[in-house]
Amino acid sequence: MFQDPLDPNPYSQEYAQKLDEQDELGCYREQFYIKPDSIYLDGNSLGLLSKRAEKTLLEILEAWKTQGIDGWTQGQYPWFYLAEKLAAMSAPLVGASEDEVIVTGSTTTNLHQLVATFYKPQGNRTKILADELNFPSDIYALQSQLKLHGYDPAKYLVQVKSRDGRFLQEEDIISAMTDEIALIILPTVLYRSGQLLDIKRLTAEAHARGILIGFDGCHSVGSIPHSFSEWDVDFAFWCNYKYLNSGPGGTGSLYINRKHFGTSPGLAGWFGTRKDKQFDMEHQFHQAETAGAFQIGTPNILSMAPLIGSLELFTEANIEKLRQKSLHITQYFMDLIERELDGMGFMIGNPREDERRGGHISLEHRDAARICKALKEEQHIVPDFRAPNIIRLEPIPLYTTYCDVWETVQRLKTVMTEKQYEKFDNTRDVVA
Ligand SMILES: Cc1ncc(COP(=O)(O)O)c(C=O)c1O
Ligand SMILES: Nc1c(O)cccc1C(=O)C[C@H](N)C(=O)O
Repeated sequence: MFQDPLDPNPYSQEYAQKLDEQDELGCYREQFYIKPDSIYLDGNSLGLLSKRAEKTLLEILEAWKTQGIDGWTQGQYPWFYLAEKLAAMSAPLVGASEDEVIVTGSTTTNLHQLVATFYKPQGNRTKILADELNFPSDIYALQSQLKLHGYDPAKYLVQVKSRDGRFLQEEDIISAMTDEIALIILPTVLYRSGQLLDIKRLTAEAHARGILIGFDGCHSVGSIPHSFSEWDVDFAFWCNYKYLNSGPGGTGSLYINRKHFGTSPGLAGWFGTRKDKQFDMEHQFHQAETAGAFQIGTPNILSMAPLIGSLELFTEANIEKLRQKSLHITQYFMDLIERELDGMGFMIGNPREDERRGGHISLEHRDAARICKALKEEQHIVPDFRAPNIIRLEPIPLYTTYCDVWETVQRLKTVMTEKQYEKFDNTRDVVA
């Protein structure tokens, strides 16, 4: 716990208030719609709506209302260039130049596009390397891509094992980079345990063995600064509806290292062509010379509109500062949990070192599912549950206060001491 020499009790509510007073990002909270009397700790599954995101969505609706088809080229945000405009705004979050990013598709469809593009089995190099802890959608996508090539996923998808069910060891991943591997897909941050992988090291090791490597950045983009270009990552893909608060099902994004510009997209479509050629309507594909080449069809403009306002907030707040607060407030959270919930069966299942953890706390408990239900129903706190035993708690630097965190730990203590969780089944809800 960070000690303030003037305050002997860093576990007090007054101390939390003091931290809030000193928080230079505190001004952003009023930008968000937060249900009164509730504490929202699920921004790593669905980020909350901001007034800025609402405004840009309404502006785009207005353009549709008043301009019809001309909205593609006129108005404040001409739709024809919106994917590129949003890419330019997102590029600093991933450490890329603006032409290396494009806002398009969804996480899973972008992964399909990238594997269709970069998985080129040749000779002995036929396998894809992933891990056994990644989000299921990624694994389904990889399995189906292998099947499209006529390969049995049981043999050709190599999934690095976790030694403890929580974390991956970089050494184990590196040992699995054999001369049979054609492509590697890994998460930046693991969705359950919140482990942040060493992206730079893994990329260098993959390249030293002649293997291409791409990352799923769903649980890090908007939470952690990245240097994809400097680290020489080949490609990456992520969603914008978690940390980036673009709304349910909001359009995803992808990054293509500029050394791959000109590689033919595995799945081509007319929005992947050069903008000046697109409406020539030729049957010859004039590929865009940017990451834009990996778009397929018409962008879903209404699902991109909130991201304009949302990214403005990130530009103003600065991702380095957001990460600093995230590390600080999660450390504070862990310290309070250890002190206040000692002996109640909890175990912190995320890495402790700053350089190895993402933005969420992964709190394990054998009654996790019903503790989550009690937190929500009895205490108006929104966490999420991930099977078999994880309570994910995510303080979002733009809108979570230190007092929220302090209050959460107190209410969690009440759930346990008053056995409120016993009113519920220890099974997950439909959308957990
Ligand atoms: C790590 C990760 N990969 C993939 C997905 C799937 O994303 P989508 O449903 O937007 O394709 C998610 C979230 O749902 C995720 O957290
Ligand atoms: N994509 C989601 C959805 O469509 C419904 C509910 C939650 C989600 C999520 O994004 C879950 C998230 N990927 C996770 O880390 O578990």
